[in-house]
Amino acid sequence: MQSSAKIAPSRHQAGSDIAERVAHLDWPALEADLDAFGCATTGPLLTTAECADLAGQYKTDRLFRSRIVMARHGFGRGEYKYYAYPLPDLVTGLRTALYPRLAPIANRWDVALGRGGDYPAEHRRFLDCCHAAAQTRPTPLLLNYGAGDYNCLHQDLYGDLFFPLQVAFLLSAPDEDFTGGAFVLTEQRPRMQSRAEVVPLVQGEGVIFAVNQRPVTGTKGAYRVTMRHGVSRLRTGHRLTLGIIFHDAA
Ligand SMILES: O=C(O)CCC(=O)C(=O)O
Ligand SMILES: [Fe+2]
Repeated sequence: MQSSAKIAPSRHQAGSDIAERVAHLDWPALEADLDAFGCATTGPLLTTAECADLAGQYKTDRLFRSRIVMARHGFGRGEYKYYAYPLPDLVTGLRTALYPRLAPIANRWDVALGRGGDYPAEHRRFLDCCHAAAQTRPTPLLLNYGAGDYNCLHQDLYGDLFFPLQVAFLLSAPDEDFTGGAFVLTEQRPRMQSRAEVVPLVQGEGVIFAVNQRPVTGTKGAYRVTMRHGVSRLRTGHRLTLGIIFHDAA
């Protein structure tokens, strides 16, 4: 009794406080970067304590629905675990607070790519669409890399229905906890050579990026580029990431 009474208020605060922090981000600047580069960084958004808490969850198997050893699938080297529902409050808080900021950008991109642009304004409604399309399994995940590990370039698509932006938070401290292990994006442009972007992150910082395609305005109108993301080889140490994907999986 006593311990649950103590835990409940702090859990509640975790969710509402993160909403406030997300609201205070410079959204016009983030949107401009997303349009220009297909990615944008939040600056440190999670506290060191929150990063440690999330990273510490990796060993608690009951919080997760599955564990993927990347080398077994040709995905790279290292491992990750998908959270089970109910998600930890901070993970739900991030999904809920980030989604409505990104939905207008997603809709604008969708229209520019010649599609409907009908992502709902609230994450709960979008999840209803996923669940109605038999995509019911949660996709937020923790990724865990040691020295020599890496994550091959990929796209996190888990069914026909997807939200075109996702966010990854670095939970470890670069240079202190690990070296190497850069977050990398590539952009494949029609009839042109691919472009790479390395995104330096500090502990607790998020990178918002395009899941699969984004519109680019060229001299002859908008064209679509295909994006992939991954992580370069860790040279030393240990690196954990929280991945916030907004669509659920089939
Ligand atoms: O570990 C990383 O930075 C990459 C994370 C990732 O692939 C994801 O969040 O989908
Ligand atoms: Fe990913």
